Amino acid sequence: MGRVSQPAIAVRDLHVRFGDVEAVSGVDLVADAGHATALLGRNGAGKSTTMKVLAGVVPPSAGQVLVAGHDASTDPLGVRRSVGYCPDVGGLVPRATPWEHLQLSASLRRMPAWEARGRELLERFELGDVAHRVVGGFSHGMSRRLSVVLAALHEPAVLLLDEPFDGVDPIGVEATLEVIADARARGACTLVSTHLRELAMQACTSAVVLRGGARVATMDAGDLTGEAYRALLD
Ligand SMILES: Nc1ncnc2c1ncn2[C@@H]1O[C@H](COP(=O)(O)OP(=O)(O)OP(=O)(O)O)[C@@H](O)[C@H]1O
Repeated sequence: MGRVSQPAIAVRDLHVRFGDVEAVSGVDLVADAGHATALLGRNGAGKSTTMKVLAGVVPPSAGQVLVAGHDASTDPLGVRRSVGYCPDVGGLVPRATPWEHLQLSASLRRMPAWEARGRELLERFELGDVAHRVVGGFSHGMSRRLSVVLAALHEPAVLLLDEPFDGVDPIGVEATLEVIADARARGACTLVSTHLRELAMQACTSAVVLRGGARVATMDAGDLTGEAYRALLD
C-alpha cells in the first residue's frame, strides 16, 4: 500500500560538504507527523549536520530534502518557518534574558498572544525564577533547557531537538519528554538526536542510525536494547 500523505521529513541521498570534508554522504531519512524519531550514531556520524540541513541553516550540497513540504535547496525560508530547532550548541545571545529570547522569537514569527505559553514553558523547565537574568551566566544545562523552550514555543509542525538531554538534570529531562509527548499529541513530527539510548526509547517510536555520514538502519525504538543496535555503531 502506498502512503496516503507525504511524510513531514523526507531526505533522499543527502550529501553535505564543508570544503574537503564530507560530513554527510548519502543519508536517507523519513519521519512522519505525529511521531518522534530518534537520530542515533557515534560522534561524527553526521547527526548535527543532518539536523542543520533540516532546520534550513545549512544548505544541502546534493540530494533532496523536504521538510513540511518545503524543499531545503530552493525554499530554506519555508523550511525555517516550519521548524522549531534546538541546535546542539549555541543559538543564545549571552546578554539577553530568557524572556527577551522568547519576545524576539515571537516577534520574528509574528505570534499573537504568546506570553501565557512562554511563561508556562519557562515554569515547566524551572526557568521562571531566572526569566529576567541574562543567559551569559547560565549553566550548560540551563542553556539546554532554554533552547528546548525556544524550539517549542510556536508549536512548530516539525520539532528538531539536537542533544536536548545533554547535561540536563532530571526535572529538565522530564520537561523535555513532556514537550516531545505534546508535539506527538498535536500531530507534529519530532526528530531527537541523542547518545542516550534509554531516553531515545522513552521518547521515540522509531530510530534512524547513522554511521560515517550515511544511514545504516531504521528500527523500532524498542529494539535499541539489543545487540543488533550495538553492532550497528561499530
Ligand atoms: N563546519 C564544519 N567544517 C568541517 N567539518 C565539519 C563541520 N561540521 C561538521 N564537520 C565534520 O562532519 C562530520 C560529522 O559531524 P557532525 O557534527 O554532523 O556529527 P555528529 O554525529 O553530530 O557528532 P556528535 O555526536 O559528536 O555531535 C565530522 O567529521 C565533523 O568533523
